[in-house]
This record gives sequence, structure tokens and C-alpha cells, in this order.
Amino acid sequence: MTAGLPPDAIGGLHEKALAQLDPAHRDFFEGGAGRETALAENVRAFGRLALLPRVLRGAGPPDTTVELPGARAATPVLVAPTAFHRLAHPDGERATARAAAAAGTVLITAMAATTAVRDVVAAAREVRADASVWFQLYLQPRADVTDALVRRAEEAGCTALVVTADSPVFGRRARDDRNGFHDLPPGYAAENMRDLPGAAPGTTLDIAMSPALSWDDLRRLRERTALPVLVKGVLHPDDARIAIGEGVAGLIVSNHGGRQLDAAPATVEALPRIAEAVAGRVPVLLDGGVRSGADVVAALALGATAVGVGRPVLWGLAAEGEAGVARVLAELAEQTAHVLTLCGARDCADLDRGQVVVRGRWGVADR
Ligand SMILES: Cc1cc2nc3c(=O)[nH]c(=O)nc-3n(C[C@H](O)[C@H](O)[C@H](O)COP(=O)(O)O)c2cc1C
Ligand SMILES: O=C(O)C(=O)c1ccccc1
Repeated sequence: MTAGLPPDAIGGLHEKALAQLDPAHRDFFEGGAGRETALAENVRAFGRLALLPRVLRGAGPPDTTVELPGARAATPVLVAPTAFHRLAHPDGERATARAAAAAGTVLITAMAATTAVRDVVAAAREVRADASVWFQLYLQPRADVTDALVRRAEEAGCTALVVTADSPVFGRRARDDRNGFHDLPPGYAAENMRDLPGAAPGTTLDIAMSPALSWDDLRRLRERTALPVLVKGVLHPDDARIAIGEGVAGLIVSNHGGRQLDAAPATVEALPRIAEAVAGRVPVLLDGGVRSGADVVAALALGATAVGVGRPVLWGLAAEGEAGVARVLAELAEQTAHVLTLCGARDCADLDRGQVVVRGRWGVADR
């Protein structure tokens, strides 16, 4: 932090969260895979970008709403799926859901949530009757388990499914290994995993990851649900093309917040090529390293329809519960509207790739 300047709202909540969290839980939330290169690069890559504003466009105040599969959001900043919210705050996912609903944005609730999806959706709908919650899913090697989870998400009222595809195995996370943190402590459970086929009544099944999963499994899922299906964790343009051929409703460019393949690139660096391959056929979302309105606008200009934030939401939750998440989301939404205005944009789509330049590399030498 720069000496003499007060911390910004998100930075202040980050510091407060770090001071309050149990050290092993803090490391679980903060950490990444391997040498944490992808984790750091997600943030650094945004820092290397600058925005070229357009002037005198008569744009007026920007309309920040975005249309998404199964949702309309008041801001292009969504809540990315993260596990175990009750380790951050006793109110857990209910608090996150209420804050996301109040902000008019989409919560992608995790399969590894510590609150059952029906309770998460109910909490969001208490605040806003038309709140949108999407369900993040790891396709399970047992198809009957996947089917039961999908039925739960549908019955709860989720309006889309997000299949996380970047986890054929769990990433290697040195901090968790050092802390021996590999399971939820007693008293907490992955509530969505309770009473599934193959589990004894009342017990929870472990979330399985499998390198044997293929596009065939995704096709099978699509045949069994009417919900739109987005694929999360796409970084290769060829996978974006295949996904579209499979009929997905959207893509999320993500490296899992640097928690899976540490050699993965920063997500904002992967975005332009994905956007080019997709060519507007489905919405492209991005998560990883988004920490400011300028980051959001850079991603929108490079072809994203919206972005997700993971850790900043956990900082707000750990520091101040529902009010903290609300502060993080309000701050990012306000900053985004402000930067859009400064850039002369009418709305989130009124930006183009030429408005993003790489610091130190743009200018005379490029001509
Ligand atoms: C503590 C933590 C838990 C996460 N759990 C999940 C998960 O269960 N499913 C999933 O698809 N992604 C998970 N993610 C990845 C996020 O959805 C998202 O890709 C990432 O956090 C975005 O990066 P950011 O934290 O820099 O915003 C998790 C991330 C964190 C930090
Ligand atoms: O930690 C994660 O990134 C994650 O995706 C996860 C998945 C299953 C259980 C716990 C965490």
C-alpha cells in the first residue's frame, strides 16, 4: 500500500479478513497451486493494462446492466463460486447470497458450499424475489450422483449450471499441505453432498474429480436438464470452439484463481483469443485477479460480457459478514460505472479492444 494514502474499501476489508481468519483457513482462501505464479499473474496482468478513454461521445450515465443466460444483472460483476463460506463467517453462504441479491447480481453457488443450495437460493430470494443463483457443478464419475445434484439445483430454483472443467484432479497447494488442511473441520459439511446415491443416510459424499471426464459427459448433462449450461475454466481457443459446438450457453475464462494449473496464463491474457474464437456467439465471462472497476472495464473491452470475483467476496465475508460482501460488491459496481463514464461508454458493450493497451509497450514503437 502507498504510504500516506488510506486503504480503499476492498483493501481495508482484505487486511481485516487476514487478521481475523484462522491461519489455516486464511491460507486455504488466499492460496494457489505450486509456486502461486498463476495466482499472482492474474492480478499483475491487469496492472500491465491501461485504458484509452473515448471523449465527447455524449454517452450520458452508463447503463451497467448485462443480459446473461438465466439472469439479468445490474452490474457486470458476478460472485464466482468458492467453497466453504462458513469457514469465513458463521452466516456463510446465506450472507453471501443476501449481499449478491441486494447488489442485483448473480451468485454462482459452489457444489462445495457449506450451505445446501435450496437454503442459498431461499436466502437470496428473501432479499429479492427475482434473484438469480447459478449452481457450480463438478461432473461426478457416477452419473446418478451428478443427476441428483442437478435435480437439487433445479428444484432450488437455480437458473443456470456452471460446470467446472479445469479440475481433472485437485491442484497441489503447498499452504494446505503445510497446514494439513484437506477436509472441513468437525461441525461443518458440504451440505449439497448429503444423502446422495452411494452415501449412507445422513452422511456426505466426497466431491470426486476425474481425469476421465469428457465432452460426452457434458453432452449427457445437457440432455438431462433444461437449464443453460456454462463451462468454467476454458483457456484454449479450440476448447471454446468445441464448447460452442456442444451447445453451451456461455464460457468462463478462468484458471481457478491460480489454484489448479500453476503454469496457466493470467486469465485476462487468455481472454482476447477466446473472444476471437467465440465471435459473439455466446457470452464469455472471465474470473481471476479482478480487483477494481478498471480491471472490470479492461475485461469488458477485451470481449468479456461480465466478470466474476472470488477472493474479494471472501474478504468481505470474513471481515464483516453480509455487510462486508455488500461493501465489496457495491464498491466494484460503483467503480465500474465510474470508469465506464470516464471511458465515454454508454453501456458495458460500448467498448472495444483498441481501448486496452499494454503499459510500456504501446505508443510510437507500435506504429
Ligand atoms: C477459496 C476458494 C475456493 C474456490 N472454490 C471453488 C469451487 O468450489 N468451484 C469452482 O469452480 N471454483 C472455485 N474457486 C475458483 C473461483 O471460482 C474463481 O475461479 C477464482 O477465485 C477467481 O479468482 P479471484 O479469487 O482472483 O477472483 C475457488 C477459489 C477460491 C479462492
Ligand atoms: O478449493 C477450491 O478451489 C475448490 O475448487 C474446492 C473444490 C472442492 C472442495 C473444496 C474446494
